[in-house]
Amino acid sequence: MVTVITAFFRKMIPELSNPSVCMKDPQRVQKVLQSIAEAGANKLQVISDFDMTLTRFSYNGKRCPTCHNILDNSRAISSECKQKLADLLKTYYPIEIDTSLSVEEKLPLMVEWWTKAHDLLVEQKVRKDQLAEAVHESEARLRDGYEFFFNHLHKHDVPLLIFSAGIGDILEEVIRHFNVFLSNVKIFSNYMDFDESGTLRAFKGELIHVYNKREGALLNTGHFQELRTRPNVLLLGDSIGDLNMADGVQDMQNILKIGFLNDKVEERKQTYLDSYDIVLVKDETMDVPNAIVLYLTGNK
Ligand SMILES: Nc1ccn([C@@H]2O[C@H](COP(=O)(O)O)[C@@H](O)[C@H]2O)c(=O)n1
Repeated sequence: MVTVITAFFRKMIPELSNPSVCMKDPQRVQKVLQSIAEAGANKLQVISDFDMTLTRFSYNGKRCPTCHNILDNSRAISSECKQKLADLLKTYYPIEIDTSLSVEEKLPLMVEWWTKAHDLLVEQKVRKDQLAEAVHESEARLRDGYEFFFNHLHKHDVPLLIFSAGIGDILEEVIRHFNVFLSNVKIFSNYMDFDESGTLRAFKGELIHVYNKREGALLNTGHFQELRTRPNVLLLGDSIGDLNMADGVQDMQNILKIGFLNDKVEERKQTYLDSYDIVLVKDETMDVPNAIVLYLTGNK
């Protein structure tokens, strides 16, 4: 597919001509970008997935870990349990990204994966104080250019909701580690429940997996109510399930969806082009989202 780059993009957001960028409907992208920019930064909210969206998919040819993998591969987990968690990943990740299965078919299998993995983590009696060490010793990396993304949204008081099916406690450690857990950041995720001695005993609340983010969004109406004066949304994801992260937004006027296509590119490209406004193919950077947030905040 050849994306026709308009004069507007060339002048206003040259990064949209990067080789990683694909768009099915560049005219729509231009129209939405202009509407959001005209309304101003105080009408904008950003909703982003975490694993493989704000974090890198690979580095030096090696897969980077998700929140779950950071803990799975850490010293807090026995080698026997590590093997069981790796077997689960090997079984269920191909299902998560399989284009021949419908979301309805994947749903029970995703619940099964998350439930089995969380039960194993509870059995390991993980301690709260082991989480920071797990993150520090891991290969977790935010995408290149993350500093600008977080700091720029903070500078303009644009709320950033990180909506993750990962583990919230680990996610928080990662963004703290990279010094970007700023006051405009809010997180919806799976949080651990520790007993009084600091030992993991369960996971709190309703399970969030990749394909039930709509339910997660609708359970958090309070957050979206607080942001009701911000009807314009920039959404960042890497999965088809991430498209539902904005389902709780009230009186939405404009939404621009950016999708990172990291894996199984050829099989999934058409689905991503049909679902996301901008698709970034095997792009490990925040260059395009950064150029867009800069444009949306009046290049200030
Ligand atoms: N046991 C598990 C369960 C899930 N994953 C991966 O985590 C990702 C979910 O997090 P998001 O921030 O992207 O919502 C998901 O893509 C799974 O592949 C895992 O690694 N281990």
